[in-house]
Amino acid sequence: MEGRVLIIGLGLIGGSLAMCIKEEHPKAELIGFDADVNQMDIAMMLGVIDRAAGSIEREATMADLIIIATPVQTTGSIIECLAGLQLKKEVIVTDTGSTKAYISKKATCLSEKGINFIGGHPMAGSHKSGVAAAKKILFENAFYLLTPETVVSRETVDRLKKWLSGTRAKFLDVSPEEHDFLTGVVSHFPHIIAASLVHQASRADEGNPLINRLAAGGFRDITRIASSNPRMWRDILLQNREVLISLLSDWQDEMGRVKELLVTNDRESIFEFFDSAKKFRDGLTVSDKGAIPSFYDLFVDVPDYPGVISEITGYLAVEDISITNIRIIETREDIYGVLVISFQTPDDRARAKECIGKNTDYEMSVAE
Ligand SMILES: NC(=O)C1=CN([C@@H]2O[C@H](COP(=O)(O)OP(=O)(O)OC[C@H]3O[C@@H](n4cnc5c(N)ncnc54)[C@H](O)[C@@H]3O)[C@@H](O)[C@H]2O)C=CC1
Ligand SMILES: O=C(O)C(=O)Cc1ccc(O)cc1
Repeated sequence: MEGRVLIIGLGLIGGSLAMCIKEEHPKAELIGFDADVNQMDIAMMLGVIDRAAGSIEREATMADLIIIATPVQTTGSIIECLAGLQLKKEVIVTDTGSTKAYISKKATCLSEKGINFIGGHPMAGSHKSGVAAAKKILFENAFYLLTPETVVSRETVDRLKKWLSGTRAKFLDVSPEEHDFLTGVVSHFPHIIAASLVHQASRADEGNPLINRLAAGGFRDITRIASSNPRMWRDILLQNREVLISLLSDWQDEMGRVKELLVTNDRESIFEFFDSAKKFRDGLTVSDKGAIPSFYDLFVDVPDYPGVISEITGYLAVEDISITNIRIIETREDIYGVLVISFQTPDDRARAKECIGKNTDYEMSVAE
């Protein structure tokens, strides 16, 4: 497609979307605006945008597509600013915010003026921020939730999907309220829990510094998202307050029940607590990059020395086996580490296991 695309907020998500659009629609002109001039400079340096905008007001009136990828609280003010401008009649305005009910209400000022607003939320990302962390493949196979108002025509929604087709994401239409409930459960609430687990460990650490050194493995996995941008998550929580307050009440009840099981030494129910969670977790779809990423992990027990990653990736490269991610979990300090290599398919993982087995005597296992 051809036309002018204005991206407001050139961080992780705005930058990644810019890359996807450029790849799929090379003739489109990508213009970026960010309140932080550094982000615009980096975006230009990395070739993420064609040019930096002097102001929203100047560029928005000439744009065919406007994507707002700022923190959700700011998105509301930008929508208000856009509603005061003489935008093109056929322009589509969309956003990427992690909440939708508040933003959709704000956007009625655009629909009242006949401007097409379609709320959007690519359900993939990372705990990193900023355009330097942007990636073209960030949204591949992820769900991309859209919350079009009924006044927006099917043709317009399809036009937006075409603009965004380079994300290789799976589009799904939901209502803004349904969106906030679903993401409250699978995304926003887990961030609260991850942060509170870290707070608990940090309090324990005050009396026992060994906590810091031992907090590896499972603790690190479950709390990775606690390293996310605090400002972004403050804004998300404040916009999805009601859903999260209700989920917190359910959680408190659940913790009360678990405490009771411990107080009463109820072996059977404690087993059942873990067993039913395992069954539900194991049954979650892994073919979609939704709540659980669709990666097939191979665990390799390796000596923890600097060249080990290149050694293993070298063997895999010779046999042309692609990997999607690689990392070391240091479970036994200084001696051994577990190298976790992720593959896109079970077949790639099986080939990799055979290949590494041929070249080394490292122990390997897979997580089903
Ligand atoms: N980080 C993630 O994994 C995901 C984030 N989102 C949502 O996408 C949006 C953007 O998130 P990220 O890219 O991660 O954040 P980010 O922090 O990487 O980027 C946001 C950018 O917006 C800019 N900004 C702030 N106020 C502005 C203003 N008034 N005008 C212009 N630019 C302004 C900031 O300078 C920053 O560069 C948020 O609404 C977030 O909820 C959605 C999916 C995933
Ligand atoms: O890092 C992670 O796993 C995330 O949780 C990424 C993320 C953050 C915000 C969203 O609205 C959607 C996805």
